[in-house]
Amino acid sequence: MLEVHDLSFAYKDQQIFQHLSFTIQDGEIVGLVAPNGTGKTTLLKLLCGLLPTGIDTLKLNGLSLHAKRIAYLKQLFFLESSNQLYQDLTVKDHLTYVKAVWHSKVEIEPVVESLGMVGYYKKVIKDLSLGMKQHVLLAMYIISDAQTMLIDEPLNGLDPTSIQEFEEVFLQLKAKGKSLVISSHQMDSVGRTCDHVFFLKNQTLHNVANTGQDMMSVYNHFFPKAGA
Ligand SMILES: Nc1ncnc2c1ncn2[C@@H]1O[C@H](COP(=O)(O)OP(=O)(O)OP(=O)(O)O)[C@@H](O)[C@H]1O
Repeated sequence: MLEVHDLSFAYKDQQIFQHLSFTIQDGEIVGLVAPNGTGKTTLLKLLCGLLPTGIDTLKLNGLSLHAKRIAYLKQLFFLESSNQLYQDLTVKDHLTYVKAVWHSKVEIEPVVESLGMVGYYKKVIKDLSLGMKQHVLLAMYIISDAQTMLIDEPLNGLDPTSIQEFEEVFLQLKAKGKSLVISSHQMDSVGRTCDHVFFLKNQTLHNVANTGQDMMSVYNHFFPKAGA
């Protein structure tokens, strides 16, 4: 369980969040939704200690980020984007590295096969398309076997079949008890996969349970078009 208590953050004089508090249970998928530049990536970075937070702000399964930083981070996987993959290393290198560092028991080959990555498993990252790199990122998440996964716009650049595959993977991870926080602009996908959606607005967070409602309408409620 991820517990966030009274989280505030500003970049110099730009306040991004004020007094956020929320909990994410094991086996829950939470969507992070907001217009460009609101703070989705910033929130993910805060949750994994890449940006500073208060002493008692973050706890993962009872472990405080401040008091038990290494133990906290071992339970979590986050890679901001496929731009951060090593250009001159292969897909295999990345997956082998993650398996070793996270001491994971997840076998690499079945993941590569199930995600349709066999054809480019031995290629270097710089020779892959955006969609292929998104697959590499997802494979890294699966192989990490981390309890909590923070995933930033995973569906960017994916074809419709791949979007369906990714959604299936998210639901499989949820069924294994993983917690996923997924930032996304794709409201139909958010509606199909998320248990809760955090709409970020005015430096705070509106927690909406997914009861099967049309998430695009909820989005328009929080973020009406100019002149509407
Ligand atoms: N390192 C930084 N230094 C200063 N300001 C930053 C920094 N990173 C982000 N910002 C600002 O913080 C705000 C939130 O940015 P963030 O990247 O978290 O938004 P986002 O919701 O993820 O956007 P997008 O949907 O476009 O990816 C923006 O106004 C951005 O300019």
